[in-house]
Amino acid sequence: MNLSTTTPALETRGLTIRFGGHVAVNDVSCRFTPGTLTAIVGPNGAGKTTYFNLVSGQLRATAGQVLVDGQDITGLPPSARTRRGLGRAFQLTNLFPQLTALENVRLAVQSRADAGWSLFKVWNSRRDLIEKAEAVLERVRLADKRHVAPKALSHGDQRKLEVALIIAMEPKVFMFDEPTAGMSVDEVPTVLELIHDIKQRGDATVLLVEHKMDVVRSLADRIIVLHNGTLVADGEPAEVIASPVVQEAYLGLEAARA
Ligand SMILES: Nc1ncnc2c1ncn2[C@@H]1O[C@H](COP(=O)(O)OP(=O)(O)OP(=O)(O)O)[C@@H](O)[C@H]1O
Repeated sequence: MNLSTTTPALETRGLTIRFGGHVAVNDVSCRFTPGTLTAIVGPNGAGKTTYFNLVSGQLRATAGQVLVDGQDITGLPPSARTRRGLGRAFQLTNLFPQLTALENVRLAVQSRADAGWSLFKVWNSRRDLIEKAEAVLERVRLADKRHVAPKALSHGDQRKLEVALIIAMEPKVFMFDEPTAGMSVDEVPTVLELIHDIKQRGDATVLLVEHKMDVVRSLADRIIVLHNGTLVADGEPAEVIASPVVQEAYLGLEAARA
């Protein structure tokens, strides 16, 4: 397949943001193709989360563009970007704490239905919405917790619920920022399997910010490396991990910390 002729699901061109004199993301141009899971790595403060915030619209770029399916969405607010197919894993603060896990997922399913084919109101019957939400909870292995409020869930189950919400919204581009952060060792595999499953089904484009190199190795088709806001490496995992710039900029620091 000639990737250069495939319209990327997501592209950034010269994406830049300055905070005062500090350039947190510096001229990052990158294309993300459907069916590919790209890990974004780099040391603390490299600009990974800021890059995500620029893509999802939480931050406005100082310069550069964000394109979804070839269309410029740089001027759009986060909600409009979501409707164009950008899905960023929710943080718990985005959930309705007084509602159950099932009701939260149902709202996510409904938002997708409302944004989708207005001619087909099939999902707008309450039963259909609930059935779909239940299927999503089943998929993330939270079916038995469907009547529990998010704040009463364990930390690991809360992260699974975040994955359920993004699955329910059926985005073209899935964005995960350290999805296993703070999880216990035995909870990590479930979330990794879920992300692997998202990648295997259909032609989702997945972006994953992740510090743990074993997670990156097991999931990524491609790694890009940010360092001081600049994209310094981009390629197949084995090649990128072995490159001197990564050994020095990232893995070297990890080794030094260990
Ligand atoms: N709103 C802001 N105002 C000022 N500086 C900011 C702001 N957001 C981020 N920065 C700075 O931008 C740089 C990049 O931060 P960012 O959080 O994107 O790094 P990161 O690669 O995600 O780091 P980590 O791995 O620690 O999460 C840091 O120097 C940070 O202090």
